[in-house]
Amino acid sequence: MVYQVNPAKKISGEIKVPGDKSISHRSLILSSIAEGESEIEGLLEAEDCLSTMGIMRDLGIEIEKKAKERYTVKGKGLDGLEEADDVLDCGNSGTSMRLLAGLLASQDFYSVLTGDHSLRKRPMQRIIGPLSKMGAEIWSRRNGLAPLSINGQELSSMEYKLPVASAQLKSSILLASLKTKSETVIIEPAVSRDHTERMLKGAGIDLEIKADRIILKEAAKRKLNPFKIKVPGDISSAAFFIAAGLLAESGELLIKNVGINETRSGFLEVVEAMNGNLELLNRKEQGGEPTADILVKASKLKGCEVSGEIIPRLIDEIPIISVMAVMAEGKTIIKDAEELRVKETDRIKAVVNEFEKLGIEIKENKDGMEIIGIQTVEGGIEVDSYHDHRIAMSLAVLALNTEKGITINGSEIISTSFPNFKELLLEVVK
Ligand SMILES: O=C(O)C1=C[C@@H](OP(=O)(O)O)[C@@H](O)[C@H](O)C1
Ligand SMILES: C=C(OP(=O)(O)O)C(=O)O
Repeated sequence: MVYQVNPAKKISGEIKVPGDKSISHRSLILSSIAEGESEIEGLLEAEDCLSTMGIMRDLGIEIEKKAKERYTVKGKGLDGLEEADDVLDCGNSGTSMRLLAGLLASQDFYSVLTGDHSLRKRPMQRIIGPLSKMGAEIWSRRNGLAPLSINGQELSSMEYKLPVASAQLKSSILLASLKTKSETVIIEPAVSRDHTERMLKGAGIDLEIKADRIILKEAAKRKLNPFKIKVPGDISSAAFFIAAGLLAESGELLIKNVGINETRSGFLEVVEAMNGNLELLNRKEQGGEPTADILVKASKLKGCEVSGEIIPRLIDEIPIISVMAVMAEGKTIIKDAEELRVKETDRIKAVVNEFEKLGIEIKENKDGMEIIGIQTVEGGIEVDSYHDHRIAMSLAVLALNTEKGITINGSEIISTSFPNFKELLLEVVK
């Protein structure tokens, strides 16, 4: 689908972004294995989470839609899932595949997980390795790529040091460990989003966090209590609007009720380092997560370095940070971000290629990129989404700051995480 985005000088208004994608996936999975009925409000109704929902239904869980973004899930406990009679399709969603592989590895039945063309190219050896160490029978006949065949069975606990700071990997191991009896210890090389830990604790699981260690305590039998959750707005989706508001020549934009969990909100620290004018108002706690309304004002940004421990806390926001860098004064250096190469597409390559098409000066490095602002971008050409929602939305925000606008091909992929992105963008462009 072709998407034409025209330049805009003023961004203003008040908006609400859809529910957090990571928390929505986890709400569906954990409520399915809780003992009794859970209620989810504000669930992200985007392709990725609908894939997880479809799979939980295929596994015998009753999930009922009560109203827009409101669902009840009749959890059947840790032993209540049933073998599906077909392969389980994760679509474009890495989170679905990695978390569910962990869950299914300990279920007493056979499952096959597959996904779309992009997901079937993403590395799954990172979960196959540790899950196999726990005794899982999980195979890929395609060199660590999906489809994955899982012959579920009893697993044993372990102590495991993650080779990459990945929340999907740690969550996969945590889910696989729920039915083991002894202690599981996961050691993180750097902090990554902790939604799984928060939600497991909230559902009554005995989990201890000690410095870089996550300890699932020894238990005769573990069980999850059903829960009610209001999913906060997704900071990764809000980031596109924060960038649009900061880069505009004028205007004030209020984004209501966004999750600001600090294991996830490194983007806000980068905005501060770039001199962005942003205020966090009305701070609260919702669904076990800190939230705030974010007030964004047009700003004069300056370049900065983004590297080290902050990377896992803003990994999905790097494409939009690169857009901000084009319009910021001075150089922006992004380092230690090789993980970007194994997302929905190689996000370093995609940003570099499409920026170069637009005449933007950018240097590609193995683990990131370097961008010198302030660049005038003429636009008036067609660019590609690379079948990656975050690339498509980043290019849309860049288009607002060009002279002639940009045409983005393959924009239908935006519905992976943010189905009403285009409507919201039209609403704030003045
Ligand atoms: O756990 C999650 O919900 C996610 C973790 C991150 O992936 P990694 O765990 O591969 O870093 C992130 O990129 C993805 O969008 C969502
Ligand atoms: C990488 C992403 O998601 P996933 O890994 O779930 O496909 C993303 O949403 O940017």
